[in-house]
Amino acid sequence: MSTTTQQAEPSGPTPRLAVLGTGVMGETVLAGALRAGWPASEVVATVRRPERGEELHERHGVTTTTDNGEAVRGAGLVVVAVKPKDVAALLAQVSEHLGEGAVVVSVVVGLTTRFYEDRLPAGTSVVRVMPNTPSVIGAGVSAVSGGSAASDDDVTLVERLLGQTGLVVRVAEKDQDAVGALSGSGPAYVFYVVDALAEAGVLLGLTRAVALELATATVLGSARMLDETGEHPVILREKVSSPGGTTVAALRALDEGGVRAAFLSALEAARDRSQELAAALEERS
Ligand SMILES: NC(=O)C1=CN([C@@H]2O[C@H](COP(=O)(O)OP(=O)(O)OC[C@H]3O[C@@H](n4cnc5c(N)ncnc54)[C@H](O)[C@@H]3O)[C@@H](O)[C@H]2O)C=CC1
Ligand SMILES: O=C(O)[C@@H]1CCC=N1
Repeated sequence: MSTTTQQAEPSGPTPRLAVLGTGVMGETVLAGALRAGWPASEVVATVRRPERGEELHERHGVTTTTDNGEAVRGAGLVVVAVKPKDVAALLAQVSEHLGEGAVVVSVVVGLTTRFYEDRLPAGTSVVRVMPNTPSVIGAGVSAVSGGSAASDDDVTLVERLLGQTGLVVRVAEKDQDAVGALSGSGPAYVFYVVDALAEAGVLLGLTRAVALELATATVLGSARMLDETGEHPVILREKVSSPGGTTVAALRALDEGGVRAAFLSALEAARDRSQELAAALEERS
């Protein structure tokens, strides 16, 4: 996987931004754009329910509408953040309203830039992104790949859009399903592990509150240690494991439980599901 890490760059031109489908990830990208310097007056978000639009307007000061066609008119950046099954119908609604030179950004798992190019005017620039939910606190990671008509400037613009959501990494599009399986879904695995650690603490007699606090602080500290020392996880794991001590006994139990193999199977399952979803939607529309 080829990667280039981008630094956050808050200044620069901010073409009008339309976010189509403003649920969990749409709102995360929208909030990141505002932090990156997009003025709220230059951001429009689309919703299915007007009450959700009012909530977004109150929280972020952006314009909202239920009309996707209206939202993309005059927009230089158009973020698609609906579920995969809703994308084809959405593209049919907006295709004729898309301005020349607009860059379409997909955060949708599985769907290729080709899926968009086949349904939008010839030559439309499409950039595929796989973000994750810690982006909401500026601690996410997003992988970006340009489609066949996306210029380097287009991809750079998308990197600027995401610059305040955390790390932004460029990857080849063929790797996006693997990225989705690792970092896209990854927060769910980490929350699962934290919950399991806390549950185990309760089994050993700790209160739920203390067990959860210890589990969260341990994951946070370990992640920061990996990041700040640059050491390989195996080296750091060995530093915890005293000869004949408690940690090795615990790690043996994890190995006997097949935890490592389960992670390998889990990522394969997520990757396969991503490809299945896309193949089914290609066939249907
Ligand atoms: N939640 C996550 O951790 C991640 C999600 N994604 C991708 O982000 C996309 C959105 O996922 P979530 O935000 O989690 O789902 P969500 O269900 O929270 O948001 C989707 C939103 O789109 C709206 N919507 C659907 N059709 C619409 C239409 N025609 N016009 C306007 N609004 C419409 C829905 O009402 C909903 O609010 C998915 O394609 C997913 O693959 C990608 C990476 C991580
Ligand atoms: O579960 C999903 O389909 C989305 C894509 C990556 C994370 N959440």
